[in-house]
Amino acid sequence: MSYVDDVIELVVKQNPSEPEFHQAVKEVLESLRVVIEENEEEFKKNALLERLVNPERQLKFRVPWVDDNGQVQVNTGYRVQFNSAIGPYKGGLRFHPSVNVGIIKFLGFEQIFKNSLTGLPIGGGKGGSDFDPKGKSDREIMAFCQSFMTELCKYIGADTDVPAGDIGVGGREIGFLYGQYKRIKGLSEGVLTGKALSYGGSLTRTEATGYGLLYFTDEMLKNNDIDIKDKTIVVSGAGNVAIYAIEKAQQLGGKPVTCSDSTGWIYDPEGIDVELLKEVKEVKRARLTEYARERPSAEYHEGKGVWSIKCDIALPCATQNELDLEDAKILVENGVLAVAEGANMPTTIEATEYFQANDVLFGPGKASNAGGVATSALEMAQNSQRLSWTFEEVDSKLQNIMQNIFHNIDDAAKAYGLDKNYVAGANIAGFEKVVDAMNAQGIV
Ligand SMILES: NC(=O)C1=CN([C@@H]2O[C@H](COP(=O)(O)OP(=O)(O)OC[C@H]3O[C@@H](n4cnc5c(N)ncnc54)[C@H](O)[C@@H]3O)[C@@H](O)[C@H]2O)C=CC1
Ligand SMILES: O=C(O)CCC(=O)C(=O)O
Repeated sequence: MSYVDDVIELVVKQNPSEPEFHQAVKEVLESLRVVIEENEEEFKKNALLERLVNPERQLKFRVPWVDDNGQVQVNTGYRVQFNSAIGPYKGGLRFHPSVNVGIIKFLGFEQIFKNSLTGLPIGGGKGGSDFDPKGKSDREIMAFCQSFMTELCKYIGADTDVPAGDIGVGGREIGFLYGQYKRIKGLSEGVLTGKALSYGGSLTRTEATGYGLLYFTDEMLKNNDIDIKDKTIVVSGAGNVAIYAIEKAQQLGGKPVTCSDSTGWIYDPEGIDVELLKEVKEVKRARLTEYARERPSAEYHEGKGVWSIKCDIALPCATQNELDLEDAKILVENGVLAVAEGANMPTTIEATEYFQANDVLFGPGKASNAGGVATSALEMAQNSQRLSWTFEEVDSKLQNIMQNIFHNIDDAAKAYGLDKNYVAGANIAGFEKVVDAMNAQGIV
């Protein structure tokens, strides 16, 4: 067995019941074979891969809080500080009932390579809780966030670990978390990103992941002689990433016609009304049925189904493993030209391979959704400078970063004779920088 196979087997053995973490590791290590095999003995002697797949530190803690009925509730909090070779741990917090250590580890592992691809000095980490924000009052959300931060604040800081949002964590939650950090530590510092503008946030951070996804997609399409104008685009999700992906897709002349949440999905053949979607999701925090009620051209369907709509471009922006082999077959049959991931690992390995085998351009999340964390790093830079940059300044840096990511992964793929395999290109380019930094710092 090769070194890569040994390490994949070790990960499965040492981390039982963590299928998403196994999946993320397999996907990365499989495409690194070509790099590892060039210098296998050296990598093995330095236990490079064993160090890469083992988090530097893994925190799990109790989060007690009091609900509106006076009942004490107990949730579990996590922070996985995966790899700091390039810079302070950086990555979001997810509040969702499905959260467990394996999910946080898959997200933290992906984050190492994504953050490396941004070209900015940030290491990889991720955290969260099995707390479900759905249906909770603002006071309950605040009570939970304060308790969560009371423990987490011992392990984070502007130069050590800088969390941000992810599923279930937006501006409201970041505000409560920041307030509690400042209260306990007495520090006004850039310890979190995704802050509001009034206390150190960056313009464009709200839009960054969705906009970045479209900057990347547009660059990938242009390099393959495809114009995004008038293309029909199918989007899943209706949260932060999906909303701003839809907005930028429209600005670039594309036509997004779907969105979805955890209970149902919208098909709007006239094109999604993004202002209405913002009103429903960001202001009212309501279901998509509300969108359909207000918009005569929209159809609402229960369950999952956006991938059944004929399209040129598919952008999965909801959650992991939401697009499987059956969905991929339907999309290919309907003539899809390109798929780019807004969410983290939304496409199963089998579906990804099916797209690649059928010449569908495929942008992997660690490259295509890196605009969010890249703009978080720009927020950190502004906080360190005690300055705020304009929307145009941040947006143009974001655009540059996403175009560079595309070209770096394209070059890395070509260097190994894997032209147009952007999955391999992203893993290789992300890995090479992390390995350089790890090697330079000795055995740590
Ligand atoms: N917010 C950010 O800056 C970044 C987010 N991501 C990823 O993008 C994805 C979406 O995150 P956000 O938009 O920030 O979260 P969000 O909480 O704003 O929205 C998530 C959306 O996905 C839907 N969703 C969640 N679970 C679902 C399920 N099981 N089935 C169907 N729909 C489901 C929700 O209803 C919601 O509309 C996640 O995979 C996240 O890790 C990736 C990079 C950065
Ligand atoms: O902005 C950040 O630090 C977090 C972004 C994130 O969680 C992600 O890229 O998946």
